[in-house]
Amino acid sequence: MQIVIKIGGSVLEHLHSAFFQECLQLKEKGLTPVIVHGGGPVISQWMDQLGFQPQFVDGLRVTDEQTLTIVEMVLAGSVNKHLVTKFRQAGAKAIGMTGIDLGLIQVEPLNHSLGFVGRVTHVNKEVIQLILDQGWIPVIASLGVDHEGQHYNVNADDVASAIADALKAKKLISVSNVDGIQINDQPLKQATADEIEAYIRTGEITGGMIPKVRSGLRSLTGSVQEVVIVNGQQPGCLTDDSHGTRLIKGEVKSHVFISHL
Ligand SMILES: Nc1ncnc2c1ncn2[C@@H]1O[C@H](COP(=O)(O)OP(=O)(O)O)[C@@H](O)[C@H]1O
Ligand SMILES: CC(=O)N[C@@H](CCC(=O)OP(=O)(O)O)C(=O)O
Repeated sequence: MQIVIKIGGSVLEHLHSAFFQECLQLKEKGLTPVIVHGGGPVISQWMDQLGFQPQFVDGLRVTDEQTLTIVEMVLAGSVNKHLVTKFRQAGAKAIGMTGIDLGLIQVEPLNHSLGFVGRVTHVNKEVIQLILDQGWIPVIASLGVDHEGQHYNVNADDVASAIADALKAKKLISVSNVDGIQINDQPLKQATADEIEAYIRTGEITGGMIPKVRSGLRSLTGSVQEVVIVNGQQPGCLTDDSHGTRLIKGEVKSHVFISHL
């Protein structure tokens, strides 16, 4: 059984010291990790340094040609290789790639007003399967390619959920810098689609949390059984089921906070 672990740019530099070992320990539970990563804050830092102003709509970066070049340099060049090294230092046979390599992530434009931002239309899951068959761990940067060879910037949570869906993964864990969804400064233990849409409407879920929760819910409508948002700064975030916010399909008591359980 596969488990897709998405590592957010928000937490890249702050992952707890045993994080990469914990990823490998999942194999002992019969879960084979597939890693997807973003790097939003690093992209924004480089844009600032190069004199460009990052712009977002509902947590998605408006991506013109120059922005796309920076996104590719940061995700494929810098962040991907940083993570591959971390996994290798933990003893994993990690291989870095992007959604462009071997046409792994096929996309079409999400919305022309966002520029080169892709919506995933197809995942060439055979590519991932070949890597897993070697006993290697794929570390995938969130870029995609269309049928004409044009490259696109894709939100990393969208890539993770599309891969989880294509692989029929058991679980998707989105690793971020917060203890899951916070409402009134309290972490939610679980949240349904209806509750999440209401929190987005009232402005209690904003920014990068919007694509994260929406893509997570989307993969639950497929064959993924479990979607959890956890804080990568906390030891046990991958191995201990009590961490973070679990997204669920069905109805639950609303406003179930961790501290109230
Ligand atoms: N209700 C919420 N609960 C938790 N975080 C939220 C919420 N609304 C917005 N956020 C923001 O979403 C961020 C996580 O999304 P993002 O910055 O894209 O992270 P990542 O790089 O890990 O994908 C949090 O750091 C927080 O600032
Ligand atoms: C279209 C879009 O917004 N793409 C993201 C890709 C990186 C990403 O998703 O990074 P996080 O995981 O850190 O959020 C971006 O440009 O920031």
